[in-house]
Amino acid sequence: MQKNPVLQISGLTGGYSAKRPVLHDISLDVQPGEMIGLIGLNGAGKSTTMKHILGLMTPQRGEIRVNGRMREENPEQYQGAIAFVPEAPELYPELTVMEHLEFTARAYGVSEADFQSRTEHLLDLFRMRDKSGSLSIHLSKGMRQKVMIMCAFLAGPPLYIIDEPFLGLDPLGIRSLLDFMLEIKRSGSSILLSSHILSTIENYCDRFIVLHQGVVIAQGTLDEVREQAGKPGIPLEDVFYSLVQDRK
Ligand SMILES: Nc1ncnc2c1ncn2[C@@H]1O[C@H](COP(=O)(O)OP(=O)(O)OP(=O)(O)O)[C@@H](O)[C@H]1O
Repeated sequence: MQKNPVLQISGLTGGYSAKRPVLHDISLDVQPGEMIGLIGLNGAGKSTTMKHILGLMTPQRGEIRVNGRMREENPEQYQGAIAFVPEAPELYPELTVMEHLEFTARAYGVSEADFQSRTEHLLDLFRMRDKSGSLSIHLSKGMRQKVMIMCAFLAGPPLYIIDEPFLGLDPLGIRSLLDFMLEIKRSGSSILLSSHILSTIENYCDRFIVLHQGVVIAQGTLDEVREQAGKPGIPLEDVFYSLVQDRK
């Protein structure tokens, strides 16, 4: 095991009210260059975990560290190390695709040279070049999702938090996104993504964290979670089904 995780969560208990926590004593880490799949049924606590990581919610117990530092130590540095792609696209209706990219580049302090090269690559990869001058209100749902994804990738931070990225993307968009996530990994950045499309992420994620009713019930490589479920050699979807069925 490596020593300096990009993200380290220890004993996190949290949620929307102190009386009824949604997350119970969650511990996990994400190492540099790793892609981790956070999986769980509707309401398992995936988005709530992400909101805690992003600093939108405060832990009731436990701590969250990004590059070894808690958010309170240096909120700007902490936030600058993370790019988030939410489940539902949130864009400025009066800005064009290119203006969103420029705005993100300024917010993250991306150099002009990096901006040019990354933008060129992303517009081609996601086949959005002919839409670069379009206002976001004139884009389709999948195209708006692509803008969110391109903005996150443009920022080039060490840690990506990606909530259900495949929803609304066409098959080519999904393939482009998966290919690009592999590029990100190769560059040394890390990705924590949630998805219900287990067959899609099965062969891409290095490890999986299975969340059930706010508790981590299994985590590890595909083989390790198979072992924890007592189901060697079966697809991730069946492993997942077996793990949550046992705990209904
Ligand atoms: N704003 C909120 N206020 C109060 N409770 C909430 C709020 N958002 C979510 N919850 C509750 O927190 C629990 C975890 O929800 P969360 O959104 O984290 O699940 P999820 O795993 O992301 O689910 P999904 O797969 O449906 O996106 C659920 O019981 C949900 O009802």
